[in-house]
Amino acid sequence: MKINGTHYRSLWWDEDQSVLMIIDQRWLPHEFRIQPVATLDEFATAIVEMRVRGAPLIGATAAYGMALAADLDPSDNALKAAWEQLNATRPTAINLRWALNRCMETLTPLPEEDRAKAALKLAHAIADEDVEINRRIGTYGLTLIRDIAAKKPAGEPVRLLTHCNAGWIATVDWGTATSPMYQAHDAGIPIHVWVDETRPRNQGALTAWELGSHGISHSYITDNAGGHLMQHGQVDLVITGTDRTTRQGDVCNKIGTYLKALAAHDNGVPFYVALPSPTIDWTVTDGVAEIPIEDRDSREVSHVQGVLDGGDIGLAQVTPEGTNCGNPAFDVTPNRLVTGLITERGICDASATGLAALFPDLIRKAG
Ligand SMILES: CSC[C@@H](O)[C@@H](O)C(=O)COP(=O)(O)O
Repeated sequence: MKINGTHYRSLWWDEDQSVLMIIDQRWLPHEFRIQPVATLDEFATAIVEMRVRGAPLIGATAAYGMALAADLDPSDNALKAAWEQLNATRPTAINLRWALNRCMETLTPLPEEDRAKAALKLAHAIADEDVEINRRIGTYGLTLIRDIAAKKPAGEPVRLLTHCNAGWIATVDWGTATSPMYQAHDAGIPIHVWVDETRPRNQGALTAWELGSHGISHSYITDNAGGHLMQHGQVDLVITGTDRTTRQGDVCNKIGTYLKALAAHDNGVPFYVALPSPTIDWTVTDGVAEIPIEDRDSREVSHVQGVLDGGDIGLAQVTPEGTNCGNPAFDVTPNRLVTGLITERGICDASATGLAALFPDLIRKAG
């Protein structure tokens, strides 16, 4: 999407330097910094430190990491070591393992001398496919927004609520949850987006930055405001992203998503999840019982990052010194609370049969 009129993807390959370039998201929305990722350790660090973040973007980054690994040493042992190092970076978003496994399946049958070229080609393909998947999710999600708009007096905005950042910078482009919003706005449908702050890392600020750059009306709200807004009829539709969705449609996403789904259910507000197929974990059935939840540094809870009065970016401590903090980074919304899944092949029920009807080929492949 565009920043000040220039189109960017959230990562791209620099042909001249033969290196991956990323937008370092630690500094957004306050500073736009681009950086190269040139070693395997830098790839791992970029994912661990959330310089790149969001399930689809983590997957695409890992694919470029495997391309670098294959260039440095294309042997089976070296590729396996790179797989291990990258797979250990973040435990919840399944796109990481999906991309790493796809690289291994493609590269290991090839002669070693062909692997580097094939790995880079595959990384480009994974990045391009992500863009197309998200564009398609947007066209299906747009139909939901259009239907709601059709029942409203002309000019009255469709009010959406989203949690975390499932926007273009969490993917290669378009975003998942935001893609329908961009496409609705571009189609001239008036929308207003309630953007959850999403403590502790405030990914909502990234969403606000994205929507603002695209001219979409939005309000940044505290994480606890959504239920109140729903009770007062001010939310027409919730759309979130997901880091891993099970074969029966349980949705793991940023911590706090479950509470939004409960509030939506209690108030009869449709709760949809934008789901690219690489985010489906066909090996997992019960999300609450089986999905590993990342436990992050307590400093993300005890401190908040922002722009200080002098203009520098800095940290402020919000808790008493020495306070014990807990920081589970994701939660699971059981399928019974999810109205539907917006995928690149259409919208389906959050159920085993719904997903099986859209993705029979992927189920067969997963065994
Ligand atoms: C299209 S991104 C979908 C999810 O990855 C997103 O909602 C999310 O939870 C991101 O978590 P993060 O910890 O910022 O990587």
